[in-house]
Amino acid sequence: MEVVARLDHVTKTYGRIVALDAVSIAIPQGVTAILGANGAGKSTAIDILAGLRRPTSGRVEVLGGDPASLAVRARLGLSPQATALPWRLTVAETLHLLAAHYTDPIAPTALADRLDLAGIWDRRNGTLSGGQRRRVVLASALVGNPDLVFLDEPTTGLDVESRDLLWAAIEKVAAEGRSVLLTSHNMPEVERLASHVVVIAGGQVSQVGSVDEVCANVGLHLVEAEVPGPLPEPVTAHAVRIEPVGARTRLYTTDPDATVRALVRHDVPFRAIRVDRVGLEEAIRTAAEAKPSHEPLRTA
Ligand SMILES: Nc1ncnc2c1ncn2[C@@H]1O[C@H](COP(=O)(O)OP(=O)(O)OP(=O)(O)O)[C@@H](O)[C@H]1O
Repeated sequence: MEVVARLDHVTKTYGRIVALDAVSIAIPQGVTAILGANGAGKSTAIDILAGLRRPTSGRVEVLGGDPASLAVRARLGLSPQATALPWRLTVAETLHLLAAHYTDPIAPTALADRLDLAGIWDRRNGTLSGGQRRRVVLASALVGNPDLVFLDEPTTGLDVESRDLLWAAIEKVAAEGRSVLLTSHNMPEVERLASHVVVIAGGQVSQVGSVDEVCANVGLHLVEAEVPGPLPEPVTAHAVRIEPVGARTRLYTTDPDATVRALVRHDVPFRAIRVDRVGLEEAIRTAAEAKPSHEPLRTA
């Protein structure tokens, strides 16, 4: 596994708040998502990896060097959560200005095609909608032809069309062999884009692995079907959670075979049954509930 970035026993404190507590992570080549509740420490981890903040203690290595060094920063692209684009510049001026800072930039016009910027090319940034601004921010992160791109909640608040356009652009970035490190609270987005996940809880790493590993590690399967009325006890015996979803019922079960067998044996007239691995959202929620010992954010 090629590692593109690494935190080694990194602690970051803001006054008495311990935002990251001796965190060690190796970010592999590809698309990795850093997940966790609000305030878990995701943006702090990204900022440190992007060279925007220094850790209080511990070691950071990105693309084989120090992310604060010019040599490494020239190979990074950054799309932070809150970005102040120069208000009075047009989209074209912004991208040409940024491109001029790099030795081997992507042509701004190529980014215009990829991110559907033609219609807003001569508009001032200050007049753009939220979705249009996001596209310009992503273009700004890519214009330097980076090897590693940081995307902090890239599609929060976007409509479906804008989100799909950004997803396609991010997939293209990954297909070109660039690595991407993103944060998101949207699990379908993470399942679509990321191959690896790092889950942070209370400033510490609680889970790490491929999306499939994290989903499998929780030891649960989903059995979903249309069933009439309450289910007999043998059907629910292996279920750790039962959720009605419209006309359907979801059983999160430790033994999907036994659950389906019980439906048949007890003559429950089910329709349109689906047996699947649990999704990332359920896997992370279940793992968090199984480990209530996750320390809340501590203060120094
Ligand atoms: N500049 C700062 N000064 C003081 N405290 C900070 C600062 N930045 C972050 N924190 C605190 O550090 C902790 C981690 O914050 P961080 O922004 O890294 O979390 P996050 O996981 O990115 O959250 P969110 O999902 O809400 O964006 C929080 O308790 C936050 O209040």
